[in-house]
Amino acid sequence: MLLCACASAPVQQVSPRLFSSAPRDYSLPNDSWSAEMRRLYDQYDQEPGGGGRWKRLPSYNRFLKYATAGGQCLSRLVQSRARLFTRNIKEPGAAFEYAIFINEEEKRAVCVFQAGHLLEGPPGHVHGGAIATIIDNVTGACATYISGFVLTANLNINYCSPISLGSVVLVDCAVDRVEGRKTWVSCRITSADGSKLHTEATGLFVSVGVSHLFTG
Ligand SMILES: CCCCCCCCCC(=O)SCCNC(=O)CCNC(=O)[C@H](O)C(C)(C)COP(=O)(O)OP(=O)(O)OC[C@H]1O[C@@H](n2cnc3c(N)ncnc32)[C@H](O)[C@@H]1OP(=O)(O)O
Repeated sequence: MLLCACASAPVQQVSPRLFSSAPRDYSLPNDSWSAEMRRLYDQYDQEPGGGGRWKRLPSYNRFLKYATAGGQCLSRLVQSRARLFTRNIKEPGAAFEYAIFINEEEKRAVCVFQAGHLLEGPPGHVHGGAIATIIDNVTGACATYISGFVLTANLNINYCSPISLGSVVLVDCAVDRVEGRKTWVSCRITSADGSKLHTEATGLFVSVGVSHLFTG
């Protein structure tokens, strides 16, 4: 970023983040990511900004980060202290590190997920509720992308093998069918190389109007 206080002052080169009010995009790589996490991310982020098959979803700490009403940010008007469950810990690598990629043509979403040490359930392994959370998030994003605003009506999960803390896994979802307001999504979590099945799930999402999101 180039800053120039007045015409006669020297132009100063500063860090882009120093004076930037742009919200942090949590889906971008950071130093906590392992080489495996970065490799998988790069694999799906083949053509950033281009016409590639996979499109990375930016991820902020509020779902309604940019939505406005009457010129005001909804994220400031509605429960201003609220934070998205998966993005409420600032320390990189401590909890949910993930990036979601959408393939609209195939109605699929994949998520590269590195589980941090704050997600412990059984010793050294990821809590089942944290696994359910990432599944809800990725299947929900997949359903939202295809069907618009939805809420999770039903989630069924089979935990097949534990996920080690710090490991990187792939969350692979697909929309199976859409009927009226209902969207069914299936999901598998595997090891990064696909050889080990950790979790299988199915979810039903029901389309709702925006007002239902606020009033329930
Ligand atoms: C891009 C980033 C995206 C990030 C994604 C984040 C994902 C996070 C998603 C969530 O965590 S959402 C929070 C958890 N979910 C909720 O709090 C939802 C609470 N439940 C509700 O608000 C309502 O029950 C619901 C909107 C799901 C449905 O109520 P409605 O009154 O709108 O619908 P209705 O009851 O008429 O049902 C519509 C259809 O769905 C069916 N249905 C509803 N709930 C069902 C259920 N639980 N099981 C099976 N079918 C169900 C229902 O039978 C019916 O089928 P038919 O059209 O064939 O008659």
